[in-house]
Amino acid sequence: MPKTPPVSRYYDVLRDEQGVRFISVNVSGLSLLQNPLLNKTTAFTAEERQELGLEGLIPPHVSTFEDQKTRTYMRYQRCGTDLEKHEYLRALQDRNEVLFYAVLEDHLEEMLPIIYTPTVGEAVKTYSSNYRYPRGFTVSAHDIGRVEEMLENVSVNDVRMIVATDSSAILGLGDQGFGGMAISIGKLSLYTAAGGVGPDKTLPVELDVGTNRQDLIDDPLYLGLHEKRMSGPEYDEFLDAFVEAVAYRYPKAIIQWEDFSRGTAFHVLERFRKVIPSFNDDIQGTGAMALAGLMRASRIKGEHLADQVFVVVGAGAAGIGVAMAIRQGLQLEGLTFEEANARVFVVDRYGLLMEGQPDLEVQQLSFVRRKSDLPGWQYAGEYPNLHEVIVNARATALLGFTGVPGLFKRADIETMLASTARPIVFPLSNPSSHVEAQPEDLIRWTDGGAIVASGSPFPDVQYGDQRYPIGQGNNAFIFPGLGFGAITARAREITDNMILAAALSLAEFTAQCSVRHGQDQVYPPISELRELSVHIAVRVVRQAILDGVCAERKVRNLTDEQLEATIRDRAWLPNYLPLRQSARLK
Ligand SMILES: NC(=O)c1ccc[n+]([C@@H]2O[C@H](COP(=O)([O-])OP(=O)(O)OC[C@H]3O[C@@H](n4cnc5c(N)ncnc54)[C@H](O)[C@@H]3O)[C@@H](O)[C@H]2O)c1
Ligand SMILES: O=C(O)C[C@H](O)C(=O)O
Ligand SMILES: [Mn+2]
Repeated sequence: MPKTPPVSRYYDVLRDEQGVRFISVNVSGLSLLQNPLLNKTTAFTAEERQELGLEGLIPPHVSTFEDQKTRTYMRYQRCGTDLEKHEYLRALQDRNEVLFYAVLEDHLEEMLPIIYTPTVGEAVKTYSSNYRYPRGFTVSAHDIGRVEEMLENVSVNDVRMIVATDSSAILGLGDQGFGGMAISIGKLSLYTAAGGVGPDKTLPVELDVGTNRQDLIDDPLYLGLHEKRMSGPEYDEFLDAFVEAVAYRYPKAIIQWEDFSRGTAFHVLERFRKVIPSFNDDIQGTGAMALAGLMRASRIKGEHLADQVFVVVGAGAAGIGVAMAIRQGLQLEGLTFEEANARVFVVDRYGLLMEGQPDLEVQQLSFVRRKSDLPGWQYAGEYPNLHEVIVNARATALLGFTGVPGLFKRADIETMLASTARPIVFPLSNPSSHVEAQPEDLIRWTDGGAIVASGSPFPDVQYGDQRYPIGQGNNAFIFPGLGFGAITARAREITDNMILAAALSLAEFTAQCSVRHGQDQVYPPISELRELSVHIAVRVVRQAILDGVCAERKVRNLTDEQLEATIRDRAWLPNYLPLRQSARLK
């Protein structure tokens, strides 16, 4: 009897007497072909076909893996639109995960915008109308007493990484109801493709607490609960039940909270971060990503972080997370908390966050200014608006997390040129249609001076006789490595230091990348995502050990080199393993 339960209800991964890994399956025929974690479609060998009851169910020619990849990619290229490409890849993922990841890894740069931002935004919006095949776990407000029982229906037994959303603020698209499931799926695809987490160790989750979108509630084809969102103590109770059930069924799992609106994001993070290893991607992942990019941008200017004056626009989950990370980065350079705070200005829909403003939330309070904090400031209304903040603060770095397209105006950017020849401008809202400024405009308005990064991918900008690469400032540079590191350490908690270690690691990796490519970079190219994640994972494990939260004894005494080798060794790669009938089926 094996000590640990099988990886899945339908199969287990074992080693034979020669030490060769194989998958022992207890399903056959069509049931096997319909399991995307087992299916090899046309690549099943003659022996497998015979042993597993597949003869007659698939075409007679046995394809090589290479031929399968070629066929798949050719078919992909025939899709007319990006959403069709997304749907094609998602269907492939639901049919044959190994092939999906193999093709994705071969074409990561081309396909990332298809499975992730911006196209995933379209997939979210059309989730109900395009629904085809089940994936992940969904639990609704009506199931509160039954989460544990329902989780038993999930066939895999050793989930390590969960991405869960309540869909209240999906990208910059707002409340998307049940469609948010597409984001959980997309993020986890990156955990596998860029982080090396096995697909059978991941679980996308939609926490369906209802929607406040009347158009969805009125749409008979909408697949989520046709009810207003639950809130208050009821909402907490629902999440408590979810977390408790996860901890019971998957004691080694880490939860990434994704796209919770500002009203719940901080509350949920704090409520659970010591209960179950968990982090909020929009607050912490984005904070780490932005800090790394700002460190790099300052360095490119030949300056320090502490030489900049920061304006963060959008005081939601991402904006406040980033403002906090910047403050932390400034403190690392030796500034006191007060000095650091004085260099960060946070603007929301009413203007600069100021005392007496309506709807201020707890996490915003440390950024709130009093009139007396702003001596000599000139502004027309009750609170300084974005432009007035840029002028009065003499901003040198401007970051957008509002989801409001075109919010940064030419006059804002030109004003920054009075304080610096090289303004740092990061319009980081997703998807592309919600970006605060077009990178091309930013380059033009500053005559090539601006250092620009955007949240979704944008092409290089050609201006004059120069090409300006636009870095993609996306938390995808953080979460796969952070998650894999935390899994490897079996971290009991995701500490702030671990997040900071990920940020510093990203900045360091990008600096090395710039040297290798002979060009200043704010973020690495997507093609280096996998390598970056290894780099981050090593630092995260090291920090988990230092912070006393590393439960995995095997990694505690390793050198950095050994740790790196362990991480590389444990990373899942998209290769077929031989399938054999389990003794149970025989
Ligand atoms: N690049 C990345 O990696 C990354 C990561 C996380 C979030 N984001 C993007 O950031 C945006 C916000 O996400 P979030 O999760 O923080 O959402 P959120 O709903 O928590 O916050 C959005 C904030 O923007 C404010 N806002 C709206 N209109 C504004 C305006 N005209 N001026 C100033 N403030 C305004 C809102 O009041 C709110 O506080 C989204 O577009 C999201 O895609 C990007
Ligand atoms: O999903 C992304 O592309 C990044 C981020 O988490 C967001 O909400 O925009
Ligand atoms: Mn997000």
